[in-house]
Amino acid sequence: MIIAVDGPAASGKGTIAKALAVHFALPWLDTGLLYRAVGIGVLRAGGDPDNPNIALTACDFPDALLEDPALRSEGAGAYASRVSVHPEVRAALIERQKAFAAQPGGAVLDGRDIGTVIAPHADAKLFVTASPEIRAERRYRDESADNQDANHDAILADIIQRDKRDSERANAPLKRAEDADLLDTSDLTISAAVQRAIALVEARTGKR
Ligand SMILES: Nc1ncnc2c1ncn2[C@@H]1O[C@H](COP(=O)(O)OP(=O)(O)O)[C@@H](O)[C@H]1O
Ligand SMILES: Nc1ccn([C@@H]2O[C@H](COP(=O)(O)OP(=O)(O)O)[C@@H](O)[C@H]2O)c(=O)n1
Repeated sequence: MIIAVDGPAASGKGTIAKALAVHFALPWLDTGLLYRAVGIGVLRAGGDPDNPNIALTACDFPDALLEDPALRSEGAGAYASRVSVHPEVRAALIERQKAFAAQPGGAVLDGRDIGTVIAPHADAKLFVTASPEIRAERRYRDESADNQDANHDAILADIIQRDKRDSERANAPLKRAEDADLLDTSDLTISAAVQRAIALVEARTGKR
């Protein structure tokens, strides 16, 4: 069984995807980490993320980079969003994601284009959303835990800009697949959001 979970920044898709993976005993891939690794590579090399050739060079990163806590920052997210616009970068990362989805038994993947490009034939698709203000509040809480300079308004502005860039790009934009179930987590606790996600997947697949 393949489960595709897409949605904008801090909507809760990673939390939900991870919980679905545990519930249905499936492996999980956070595809955003791949784009974040490319973004961090460009950032650390002092390169221009809007230059496709420079971004492409950073696609050949060591797996250990995926464990780097620096990937989690909103700054890395912004760079990821800029490098992910380039078709060259998306092409370099696509096979790894498709192979993960195609493994025997299935998988859970979360990102922006899982239900539309990586696994259009997924058995269940969720499009997870929440209001920009609530998403910024969640990210601010995460960032302020280890960064005293975290700035709520800057994070909100960044999230709005990232939503716009991700939704408007020509290649694999962030959008709800026609057959995806919408899950708005704005007014849901984590536990309620996870329960709702499990119920939606059960309804689509008949699997428990
Ligand atoms: N329904 C929810 N209510 C409150 N906080 C949530 C909810 N879902 C996720 N969070 C928290 O918001 C932050 C971002 O969630 P995450 O799942 O990483 O989002 P995404 O993968 O969409 O960026 C995390 O700190 C997470 O614990
Ligand atoms: N499947 C994916 C996943 C992420 N991305 C890009 O990578 C950035 C970071 O993704 P992420 O999922 O780690 O970000 P958050 O939603 O966790 O903030 C996004 O803003 C997208 O631009 C993408 O283009 N396609």
